[in-house]
Amino acid sequence: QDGKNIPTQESQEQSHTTSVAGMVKLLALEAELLNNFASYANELEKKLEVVSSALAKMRAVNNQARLNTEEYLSNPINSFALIRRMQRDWTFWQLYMEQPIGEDQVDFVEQKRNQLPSTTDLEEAATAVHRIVATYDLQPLEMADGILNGKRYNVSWNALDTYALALYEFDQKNHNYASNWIYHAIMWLKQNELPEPLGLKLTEVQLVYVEALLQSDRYQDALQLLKSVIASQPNDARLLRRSAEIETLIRLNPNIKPKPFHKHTTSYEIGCRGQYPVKNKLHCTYNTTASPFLRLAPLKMELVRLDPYMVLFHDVISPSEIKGLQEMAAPNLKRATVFNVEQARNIVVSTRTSKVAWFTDGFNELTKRLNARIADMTGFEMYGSEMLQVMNYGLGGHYDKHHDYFDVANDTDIVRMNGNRIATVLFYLTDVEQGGGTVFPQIQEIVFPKRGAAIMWYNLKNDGQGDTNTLHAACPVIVGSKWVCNKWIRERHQFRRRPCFNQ
Ligand SMILES: O=C(O)CCC(=O)C(=O)O
Ligand SMILES: [Fe+2]
Repeated sequence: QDGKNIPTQESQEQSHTTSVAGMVKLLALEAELLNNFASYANELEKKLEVVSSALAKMRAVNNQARLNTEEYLSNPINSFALIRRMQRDWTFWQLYMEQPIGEDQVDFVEQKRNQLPSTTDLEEAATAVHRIVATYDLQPLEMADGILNGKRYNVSWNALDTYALALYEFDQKNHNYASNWIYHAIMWLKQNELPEPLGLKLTEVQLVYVEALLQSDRYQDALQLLKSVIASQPNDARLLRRSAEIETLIRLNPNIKPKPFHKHTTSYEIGCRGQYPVKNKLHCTYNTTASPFLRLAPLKMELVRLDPYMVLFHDVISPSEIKGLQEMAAPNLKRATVFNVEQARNIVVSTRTSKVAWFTDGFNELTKRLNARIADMTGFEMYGSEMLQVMNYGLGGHYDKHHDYFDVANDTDIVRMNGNRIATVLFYLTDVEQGGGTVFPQIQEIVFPKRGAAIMWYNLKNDGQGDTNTLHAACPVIVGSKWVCNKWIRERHQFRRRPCFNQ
């Protein structure tokens, strides 16, 4: 369950993957590194220019001399010059050749190293890609070519990208996914070239493929591939031994079939894919009753369902308010955490990948205005509720299935303070091009982000117990920068407004 805003060591980490807004600075850093690389190229060019022009002159003299050596050397002007330059000049050229090039530029890269994504970042990014592929059942080969859920984008991955994904999946023992990514890497390497220091050996990739195939019990495919590698290096004893081992495996398991690859599709996944059965709309209305203000400015309100009570508001936050929230939040985004009951603190978890900034009710005119609006929308008292949260999701950003209410048995301290989370209000600050829905798998409801809309639902039943049907999740974002703003409303101070709620 989610907790209060207690910053922890882990939440301070950069975690590049987990918010699109947070990744913006990586592009700025990349531009700096490229400028530095250009200076490096410039240094190399300067030296190349010195060497090439000297070389041309020296070669001309030598070529001329060798046309008629005797004649050349019989002239003292020539013979002295030859002795002198060979005694002296090559010492200077040697020293010049030894001089390192672009040391400042090398230092610059070294200096920036701690701002570059870490191995943890890369692992998080690979985890996020896996999440997208698995949740939406995408084809790895299509994805590598920039086809996401049937829509073509004009971008693609190279062999280094898909091989990195393959190694991640291999380590996770997802050998089927690993095989798919490796297959792409091999095809790419056969048609394209990588710059020298990034070189990836085709045979290395093929040998990992052999192992991934074996792990999926595709012995014959593995053997066939290994034999083709051996054909290109017939004297490699290691490969010959491996091929003998695989032949033995085949002899010992003659009837083995490739491990079938089927995954049970969950209600969560069906929801995220937008495949719940279509429901009739209950009704749309203008809310003019929750507060006196609404008689003047009614809210466009759509009843999603009655139990648990859930309503969708349209155009409830304006573009300029959205811009205001994003500008306030962007410099303060920190990795979102989840309250851990055993450790009694907030921790970073892979089940919630986004960045968040929190704002007190009175932080500025905008937060005051939005809190007043939430009170109008819901009829609830804001006093004693949690701060506004502005969240931005990153690569494959999601929030796994959870309830917003606290499990009273475990979290008595938290609940005692201001009561449990009676309701949640979630504003959508952006449209999301693909993915990123808010899904309620128990009751088969999905709400896709719509800029300016907000969803509100009650987390508690009339008796104050948590309503398990409010289980929900933020589906992984496929394409888009998903921004939301949410408010968790607490129960304690509602007695005046909702006198009969706790029966
Ligand atoms: O972003 C979403 O769609 C849901 C977020 C959520 O459930 C939460 O922050 O508690
Ligand atoms: Fe939630």
